[in-house]
Amino acid sequence: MTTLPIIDIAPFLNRDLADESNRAATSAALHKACVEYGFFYLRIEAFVDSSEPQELAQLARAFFDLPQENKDKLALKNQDYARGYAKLKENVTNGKADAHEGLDFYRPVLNPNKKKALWGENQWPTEIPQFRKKFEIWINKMKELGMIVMEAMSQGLGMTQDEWEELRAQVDDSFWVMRVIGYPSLPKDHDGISCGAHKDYGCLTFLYADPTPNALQVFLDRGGSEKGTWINADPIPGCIVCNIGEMWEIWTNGLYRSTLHRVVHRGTNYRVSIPFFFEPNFDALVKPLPAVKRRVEAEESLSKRVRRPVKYGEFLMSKVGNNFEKGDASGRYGTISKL
Ligand SMILES: O=C(O)CCC(=O)C(=O)O
Ligand SMILES: [Fe+2]
Repeated sequence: MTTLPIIDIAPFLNRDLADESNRAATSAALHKACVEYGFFYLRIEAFVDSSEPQELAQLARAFFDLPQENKDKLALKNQDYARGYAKLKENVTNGKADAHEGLDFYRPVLNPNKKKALWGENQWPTEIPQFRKKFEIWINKMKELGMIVMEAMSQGLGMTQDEWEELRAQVDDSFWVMRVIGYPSLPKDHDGISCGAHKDYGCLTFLYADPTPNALQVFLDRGGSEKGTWINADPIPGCIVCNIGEMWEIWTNGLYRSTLHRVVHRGTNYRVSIPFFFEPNFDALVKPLPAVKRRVEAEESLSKRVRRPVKYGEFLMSKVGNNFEKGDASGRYGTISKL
């Protein structure tokens, strides 16, 4: 049974010279995981105490436990159809309603304007004391972690310091997204797919999920003739699940894979997950990296296909802006069909 690799980020949390070889091992492991799976576990216990996301999951539960009318007060339509609360089945993936409810937050913008796609204001629940404060602490930590993992990945790709600085300037003001998702138990006749198969859009997804087993599944297709298999990515204490989004496919001309995943929740409990999407800056021009070109030229076996550059904000608008025009939340952030 294949399981995803576990990679410890601890060596990148300090500048200790003695940790140089551990840093190289972490970077090499990230590189391998991104080529082979596009998914891995990131051990972050040296960075955050596990009680922190556990507390966030409790706050999330307290929100989802509120009467429906209280939750509906934060409806997406109050803002830009991207920020706020989407009730059960409001989100659609692959033409099918997802069996989850969720609360989405985006990087705040200067001069918010709810008549403009993605440019509204976040809607925080006021009934749950501490909700905003604790989640804002988490957002700051995940942004910091994003920069740390990006630097580690740049080393795994053999980038020079100048090249890393150029990449860093594309992600140092991340247009991040955080989703707080609740998955109720499903009726007996439901196929169990609570969130349809999709790839994530952007750069890095950091997922904290409660301990519910057999829920998140990752599609493994090793380029063979057979159809591929779904494997479980059950939570591991001290780790988050990390996957790479489509921007990494562009930066690496497809050397790194953005992998399909889905949620199948057949349990009787109410599952909570909190994905944080660490994305490029809104204005970033994402294009194949010189370090990847070097690698592709040096290695006969690598694909020579070159990806078209995209402006991250335009790419995102082309996905989410569509929901805005339709005035609905179908196929929101992260779950547009890619099949
Ligand atoms: O809830 C999960 O485990 C995954 C959610 C997800 O893949 C997403 O929101 O993009
Ligand atoms: Fe996802």
